[in-house]
Amino acid sequence: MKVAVLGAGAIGAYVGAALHRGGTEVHLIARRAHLAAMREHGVRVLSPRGDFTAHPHVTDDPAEVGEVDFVFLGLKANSYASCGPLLAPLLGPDTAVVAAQNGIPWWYFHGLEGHPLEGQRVETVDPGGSVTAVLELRRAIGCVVYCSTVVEEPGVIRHLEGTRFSLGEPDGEISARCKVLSAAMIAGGLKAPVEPRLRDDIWIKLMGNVAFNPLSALTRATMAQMCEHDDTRALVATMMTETLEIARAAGSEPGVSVEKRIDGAWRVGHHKTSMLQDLEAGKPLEIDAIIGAVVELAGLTGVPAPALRHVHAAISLLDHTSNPPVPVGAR
Ligand SMILES: NC(=O)C1=CN([C@@H]2O[C@H](COP(=O)(O)OP(=O)(O)OC[C@H]3O[C@@H](n4cnc5c(N)ncnc54)[C@H](OP(=O)(O)O)[C@@H]3O)[C@@H](O)[C@H]2O)C=CC1
Ligand SMILES: CC(C)(CO)C(=O)C(=O)O
Repeated sequence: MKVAVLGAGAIGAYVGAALHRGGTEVHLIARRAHLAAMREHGVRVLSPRGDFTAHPHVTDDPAEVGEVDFVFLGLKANSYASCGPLLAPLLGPDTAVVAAQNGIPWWYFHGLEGHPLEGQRVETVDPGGSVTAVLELRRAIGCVVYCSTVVEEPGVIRHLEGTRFSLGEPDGEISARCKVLSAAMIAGGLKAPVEPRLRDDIWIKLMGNVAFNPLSALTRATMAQMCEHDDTRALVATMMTETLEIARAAGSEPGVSVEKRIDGAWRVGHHKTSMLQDLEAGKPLEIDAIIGAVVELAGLTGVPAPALRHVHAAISLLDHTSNPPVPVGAR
């Protein structure tokens, strides 16, 4: 089995290193200093479960890799629409694409036979079908990442917690391709259950991201600080309650209460969310999949969701003011 990790950053390099350790042929596609460091020294993983170094093939040129069985997409969701040229050399007729993203995926209403919104495009994450054009729906395997990693320095991945990567087909089939990928991930020391109702997992993870990620960027607070500040905790609870309502209206049943979800987030401690880290690094924020699409689904399902709408407005403006469009001629 041959796997390419496109965008071998914090999550991608961690998964790639684990798969390689488990015996899978892995090719990491990366860039800049991180590419150079991994080429020279391999991927160094620092983890409470034990440090290790893996030496998969590392490149910035997918043509060197050729067709693979699985592409693990470790790019940020806001660069999916533009990854076509990097992806094309990796795709054979049956190559599957597994995206590590948080939030609502571009395939969300695909494979939902009998659902009133089956086939509906989520415009926020697939504007004008630009993502589906690159990431064909038939190739998509869903993945919910219950794991936290950061690139501590080029070539070095700090694994903070969690090893679960829940997998699932959009139509819920426990497919042969999911079972093969799951076995390879398990061989690499990860947990990789194949779920018949992956959308329930998407919402459980998203209840945390939809609230904590934008609020952390707006307030510059850690997870623990947001949980310990009474009014912010109450806002988090309201946003999570609205998200649960939208999930249920869209046909999912996330099996977790708001209080339990907040307590879980509190235990993460003084950790900066990925959105706050991106803001501090001057990178675009992953707003569309994490909150924009949830607001769109609120509209599609008729849920008012005022708190989500207000926070979405504020975080969109913050993204705009901190990452203004580059004027033509200044590139
Ligand atoms: N990290 C985490 O703990 C978790 C992350 N996720 C999700 O996983 C996804 C990835 O996040 P994360 O790993 O943290 O992000 P990273 O920014 O660490 O990883 C993305 C990587 O893709 C690289 N990249 C971007 N464009 C190209 C290109 N053209 N060619 C080669 N490499 C490229 C980036 O390089 P560069 O840095 O130079 O831009 C970076 O190394 C996100 O959707 C996130 O929501 C989900 C759960 C947990
Ligand atoms: C820390 C956490 C769990 C916040 O919801 C996260 O997933 C992120 O930073 O993106």
